[in-house]
This record gives sequence, C-alpha cells and structure tokens, in this order.
Amino acid sequence: MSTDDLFPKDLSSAGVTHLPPSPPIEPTKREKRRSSIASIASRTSRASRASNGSMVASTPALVPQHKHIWVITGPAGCGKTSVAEYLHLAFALPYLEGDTFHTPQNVKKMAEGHPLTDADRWDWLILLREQSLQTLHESGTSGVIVTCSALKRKYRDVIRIATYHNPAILVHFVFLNATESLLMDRVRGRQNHYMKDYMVHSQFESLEAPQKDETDVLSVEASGTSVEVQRLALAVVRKTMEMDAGAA
Ligand SMILES: Nc1ncnc2c1ncn2[C@@H]1O[C@H](COP(=O)(O)OP(=O)(O)OP(=O)(O)O)[C@@H](O)[C@H]1O
Ligand SMILES: O=C(O)[C@H](O)[C@@H](O)[C@H](O)[C@H](O)CO
Repeated sequence: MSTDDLFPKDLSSAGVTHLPPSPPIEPTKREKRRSSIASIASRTSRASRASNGSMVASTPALVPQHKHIWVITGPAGCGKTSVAEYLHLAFALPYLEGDTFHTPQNVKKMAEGHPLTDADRWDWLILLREQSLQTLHESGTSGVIVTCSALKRKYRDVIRIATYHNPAILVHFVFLNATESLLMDRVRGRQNHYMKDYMVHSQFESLEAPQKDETDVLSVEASGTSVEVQRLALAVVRKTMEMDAGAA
C-alpha cells in the first residue's frame, strides 16, 4: 500500500454501515467537513513526501501485513464518534457506530438513568465483533473502524477474540483519555441524546483504563479540541498502519 493509498482522494466509496444516532449534519455542512478532512489527509501525505523528495521513488510500496479492526474506545463523551467519523473519511475505511447496535431495551435503560450491567453488554460486544469481521470480509478493505465504549478489560477481551481464528487480523483499541469532569461538561452540552450527563459518573465507575500489558492499546490524550484529538488519533493509527506495512 502506498502513502497515497492511506489517504485516497476518492472518499465516496467508504461505507458507513451504521451512522451515529446523533442529529444528522445538514448535507452542505457534511460536504464541507468531508472536503476539509480530505484536504488535511492529502496535505499530510504531500508533506511527508516533501520532507523527503526521493521517498516515492525509493520506498517500496507499503503492503499491509494484516487487516485491522480499529476500536475507538472510552467513556461517554470522550469523542469516539467524532474521531471515528474523521478516521473513516481520512482513511476511507468502513465505520460501524457501536451505539446503533444496542438493543432498544439497553437504550431505554440508559435513557431512564440506569447504567448497563455486564449481562446487558455481552451480546452487544459479541455483535460488534462479528459485525466488524463481516464488514472486513465483505468490504475487502484493509480495516474497519468501530466505536465501542469497551470500558472493562474483559469487554476488550471479547473483541480480541476476533483474532483467535484469524491470524491475518489485528485488533487495536484507540483509547480516548479524558477526565470525568470534562466528559460531564461535554455530555451536558449535547442535545437530543439518550445518555444524560449524570450517567458519566457510572461510566467512570465501570472504567478499567487499559493497562501497560494491553499492548494493542493506542492511548490518545482526548482533552484538547475536536480537531486536536482527531489529529492525534490519525497520527497513531497511521503510524501503526505504516509499521504493519514495514515502513516505519
Ligand atoms: N475534543 C472535543 N472537545 C469538545 N467537544 C467535543 C470533543 N469531542 C467531542 N465533543 C463533543 O462532545 C459530545 C460527545 O462527543 P462524541 O459523541 O463524539 O463522544 P462519544 O464518545 O461518541 O460519546 P457517546 O459514547 O456518549 O456516544 C458531542 O457533543 C461532541 O460534539
Ligand atoms: O457501554 C455502555 O455503557 C454504553 O455503550 C455507553 O457507553 C453508551 O452507549 C454511550 O455512552 C452513549 O452515550
């Protein structure tokens, strides 16, 4: 895969299987956003070439060794949707919005102010894992992006099972790290969403932040602006892709 393949110019083929449940962005705004993200991606690509004029000629084509499941994780309000949409457009990879796979019962429970239990989450986690594998298989792309709070280690382990019988697949967790008080503020500012700000505390009660031995975790500082967090996430994902292709 060449650097240009990592930042394809035609983003229209990227599939979104499940769009986020948030209010739709009006088309002109979405179009503007797409073109701005595409232009950031292509600028990044040109910049890396400009810093090394002979790179295109002398660097062998980047060939990914694996297919990748990029799980964007963290508690409510950390920016999973914002980051996933950005990566989806920048890398032209299909994107599954995890919240749209919750059962109506789970959504009702959260909307009524009751945190989900382990029992409520198992089938959802398994579904996300299976949908990710299916999407990878059907799309033929080098990766798929999925949002999933994946708050506990054992939840991440459920997703990791995707690799057990598929040695060609790697799972990565992009953990968006921010404080409870910041996320309370963000969720408070969000309109028309079933998850209310007072639920953020329960997310942190459940949270088992990834440990050092979880080597498939890419931790991203998520307290900056949306643009800052999106760019940090893009950088770690791109670096990981390049390492897999033997180019970093
Ligand atoms: N870095 C940021 N700075 C400020 N506001 C942000 C940032 N990232 C996201 N937001 C805003 O915070 C709210 C939550 O963001 P987003 O929906 O992306 O988070 P999420 O992790 O997907 O949340 P949830 O799990 O509750 O769906 C949204 O209103 C979004 O516009
Ligand atoms: O595991 C969970 O508790 C859920 O996935 C939540 O994280 C919500 O769906 C999300 O926060 C929506 O706002």
